[in-house]
Parts: sequence; structure tokens; C-alpha cells
Amino acid sequence: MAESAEAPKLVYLVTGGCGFLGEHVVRMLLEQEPRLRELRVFDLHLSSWLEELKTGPVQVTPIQGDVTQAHQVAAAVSGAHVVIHTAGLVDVFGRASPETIYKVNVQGTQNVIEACVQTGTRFLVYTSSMEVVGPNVKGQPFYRGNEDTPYEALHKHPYPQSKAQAERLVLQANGRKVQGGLPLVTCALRPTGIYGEGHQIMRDFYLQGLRLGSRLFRAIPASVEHGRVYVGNVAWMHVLVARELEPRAELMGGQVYFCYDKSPYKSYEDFNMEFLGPCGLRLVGTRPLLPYWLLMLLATLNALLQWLLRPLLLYAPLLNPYTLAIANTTFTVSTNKAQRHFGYEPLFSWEDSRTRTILWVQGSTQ
Ligand SMILES: NC(=O)C1=CN([C@@H]2O[C@H](COP(=O)(O)OP(=O)(O)OC[C@H]3O[C@@H](n4cnc5c(N)ncnc54)[C@H](O)[C@@H]3O)[C@@H](O)[C@H]2O)C=CC1
Ligand SMILES: CC(C)CCC[C@@H](C)[C@H]1CC[C@H]2[C@@H]3[C@H](O)CC4=CC(=O)CC[C@]4(C)[C@H]3CC[C@]12C
Repeated sequence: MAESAEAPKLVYLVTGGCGFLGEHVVRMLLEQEPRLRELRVFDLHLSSWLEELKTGPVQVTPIQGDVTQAHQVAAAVSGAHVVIHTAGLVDVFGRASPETIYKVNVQGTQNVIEACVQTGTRFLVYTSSMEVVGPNVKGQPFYRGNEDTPYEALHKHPYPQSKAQAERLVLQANGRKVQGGLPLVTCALRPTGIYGEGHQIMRDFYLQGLRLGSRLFRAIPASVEHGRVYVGNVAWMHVLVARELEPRAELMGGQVYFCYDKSPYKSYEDFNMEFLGPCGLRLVGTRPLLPYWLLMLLATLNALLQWLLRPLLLYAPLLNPYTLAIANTTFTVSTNKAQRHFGYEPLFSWEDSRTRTILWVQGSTQ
């Protein structure tokens, strides 16, 4: 990828480009990557907003495809300079089977790696997750840690297990020779809980609050810190990494980076109230309404009901023992690795991120 004022010539592929994060990555690339000639957007389900992007100077190529199908992935990757692999099955609610989660997140990622190797694509950016590290099954806190902070990454749930396995595959693939003999350069980004325009769980909480008379009831102690990062900054970090992987291959190849910005450290619910408060909701209680053991009992009942009802219908509420454990365990990051390695600074301030999210929540129900 040569630095130039020449005609744009780069071809990028974004897998999962129609998802919550993927859409922001696609739009950010179009705004911030002047060397782009073609942007391929690969997804299981293509969104209608892609149409409006087709009128710009960059050729936007929608590709309906499935990452579990190796031949479809290879066809999409062929001729791309950079692949940003964000496609994934984000399921901590028991909607999909562990086998399906594994197939999409692990086999899908393996297919992307093999496609790069076979077709000669040299730069691969993988969207991993903080869940690769924790919270772990022991519920140990991770308090403002960085990429080198020791922590026992022990998981039982299929989502973090699959993301961890996929991340390992991506990092191990760094240095493999691709078609043409040059080495593959890979790295993985680990966002904490992403928020911003398009965040469906935030919208669900808003709708639930409206149904409950513009109130939500505190379930988690305010002292439990939960890491959050604005989607625009996560997208920006992907764009920067994709750009810097070639000139800084030695330093960045095979590395992991937490995605961070200046969003404040707060509990999951207090953080959501930064947006839902200005939308007219209030969080009732300075302490949890129900004791933790009762919440855990309800979460376990939900899991039991899910299992019992499975032959008849899909029962997948937000509360289950795993989501309760994540929400109730401190997990926050404090690092400047991305700044040191590739000059990352958040593109959106906290105030901007907050305003954009509030406007989206307000508009999302109309
Ligand atoms: N939402 C969050 O808080 C976090 C998400 N992540 C990761 O970021 C990535 C994007 O997540 P979100 O945007 O939140 O999820 P999302 O569900 O909104 O987006 C995922 C996209 O991948 C696509 N996809 C799923 N299976 C596919 C398949 N077999 N073939 C092709 N495309 C497929 C979906 O259609 C969707 O458009 C995922 O890899 C996820 O693990 C990481 C940390 C936090
Ligand atoms: C009152 C209940 C106990 C509140 C339940 C909230 C949960 C639904 C969410 C709390 C924490 C979220 C997860 C976290 O932000 C980390 C994540 C990273 C990912 O890679 C995918 C999404 C998620 C697992 C996210 C999912 C929703 C929560 C569990």
C-alpha cells in the first residue's frame, strides 16, 4: 500500500459489514480512507442502506454470502488488499446452538484466513472481543487492566470460547506465506461492550423502560464497573489498524489491542442511563432492587425454561446466569497500546459519543 496522491487503488473487504459495528466500519472507511477504490461488503443479510452508498466515488460491492462457506469467502477475498473480519454470531442469550456459534465464529474465521493465504491477501484485521479475556468463570474482577495484565481467561460459554479460539487462529496465522510468497500480517481488536447508533440492546432497555412507566429498576450494584466503548471509535480503530498494518507490520503483526476511548467507567446500568436519562427514563434505587441470590435464581429459572421450551419455541430473555455474571463482574480496561503502536486517538469525544447515541435512541422508536 503505497503512500500517494495517486488514483485510489485499494480494495477492502469487510465481512459482517451490515451488522451494528460493520456498518460503522463501512461508513468510516468511505469517509476516512482516501486510497480506497473498491469496498466489498460481505454479509449473510445485505441491508438496504448499502444502495445509497453506491453513488459515491468508491465502488461499493455488496456480496451476500456466508463465512461458513469456504468457496464464497475465497471468491469475496480474491483481489482484496485488506480484510476486516467483523462477521460473527454474537449470542450470549442461547438463541443459537453452541455448534452454530462455533461454526460461524471459528470455522468462519478459519475460512477467512485460508482465503487470504490462497488468494494472496496480506492484511487481516480481526474483530475479537474483551470476552476473550473475561469476565472468567470464577467471576474475578479485571479492574482497568491492559493487554499484559495477568488474568485467568477461563470460559465455559460458547460465545467467549469461540471468540478466543478464533482470535488464536488469527494470531497464529501471522507470518504464514500467502500466494505469491509474502507473509500474512494479522492482528486482533478486542472491543469492550460497544454502544452507539444501532445498539439494539440499548433500544430494548429503552422500550422496556417506557413500558414500565419511564422507569428501570437497578439490578446491579453501582460499584461494578463495566467497560464500554463508542462504536464510532471502534470503527475508527479498525480503519487505522487496516491502514497501518503494512508500514508497521513488524510491530503490529500478531498483536492484540483492546478498543478503548474516553467513555467513563460506570456500571452497565449507570452507563446506559447516560443516554436513557436524557430520553426521559430514570433508574430507580441506589442499590439493587432484588438481592443477588434472587436474581441468580431468576436467571437460572430462565435457563431452565429455555431448555424446557426449546422443542416448542425459542425463549431467550436478556437475563440468564451468564449475562448476569458479565453484568455483575467488574471488567474495565485502561491502556494506551493502540496509541503507542499506531497513533490511535479516539475520533469522537465522550460528549460527542453521548450526544450521537442519545439522538439515535430518541429517533429509534419513531
Ligand atoms: N456488540 C458488542 O458489544 C461487541 C461485539 N464484538 C464483536 O464485533 C463483531 C460485530 O458484532 P456486532 O456488530 O455487535 O454484531 P451484529 O450481529 O450486529 O453483526 C454481525 C454481522 O455478521 C453477520 N453474520 C453473522 N453470521 C454470518 C455468516 N455466517 N456469514 C456472514 N455474515 C454473518 C450478521 O449478519 C451481522 O450483520 C462480532 O465479531 C462480535 O463478536 C466484540 C466486542 C463487543
Ligand atoms: C439486569 C441484567 C442483569 C442486565 C443484563 C445486561 C446484559 C444483557 C449485558 C451486560 C453486559 C453485556 C455484554 C458485554 O457488554 C460484553 C459483550 C461483548 C461481546 O463481545 C458481545 C456482547 C457482550 C457479550 C454484551 C452482551 C449483553 C450483556 C451481557
